[in-house]
Amino acid sequence: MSGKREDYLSWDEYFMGVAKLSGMRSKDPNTQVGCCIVSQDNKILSMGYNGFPIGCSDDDFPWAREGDDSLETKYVYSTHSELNAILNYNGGSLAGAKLYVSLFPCNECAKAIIQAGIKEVIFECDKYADTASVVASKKMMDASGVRYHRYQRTNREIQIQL
Ligand SMILES: O=c1ccn([C@H]2C[C@H](O)[C@@H](COP(=O)(O)O)O2)c(=O)[nH]1
Ligand SMILES: [Zn+2]
Repeated sequence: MSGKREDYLSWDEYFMGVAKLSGMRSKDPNTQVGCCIVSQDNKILSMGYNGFPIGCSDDDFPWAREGDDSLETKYVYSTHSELNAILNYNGGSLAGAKLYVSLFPCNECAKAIIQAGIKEVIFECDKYADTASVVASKKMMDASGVRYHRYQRTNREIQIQL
């Protein structure tokens, strides 16, 4: 055996894999979202997943999607994976970074992405593409010069024993 391994993960597989692994920490019963922010020279800067803010118990706050009162739903409490990843970074500037995420960012995350100076978004799923939130998100990213494209699945399966 003299040459290098050939079946190593590509950069995109690696970073989307890390984003999805991070999403597995989410307690959301319906949609788990994971995010991984990467520098231009392919160094992981931060990660995040969707969940409630510190001090807001996963067991006490609601995970429901619907309720008579919006206060009974998760939407008013959950912090999105992208915002968590941006807030988790304490190394200075994210200007020029790339963001891998398992779900297309909503309009609120798009605002944070743009303001943080992130320049590229690589997403996997776009299941809310028809919502005003995602349409607005794309409008803002287009206007601000944030590029976005879908992750090209390789269908590689990885197994990790934990
Ligand atoms: O940009 C986004 C958009 C949504 N999320 C999170 C917020 C929620 O926890 C789920 C969506 O739940 P549904 O039951 O599919 O409505 O996704 C996010 O992290 N980032
Ligand atoms: Zn969001």
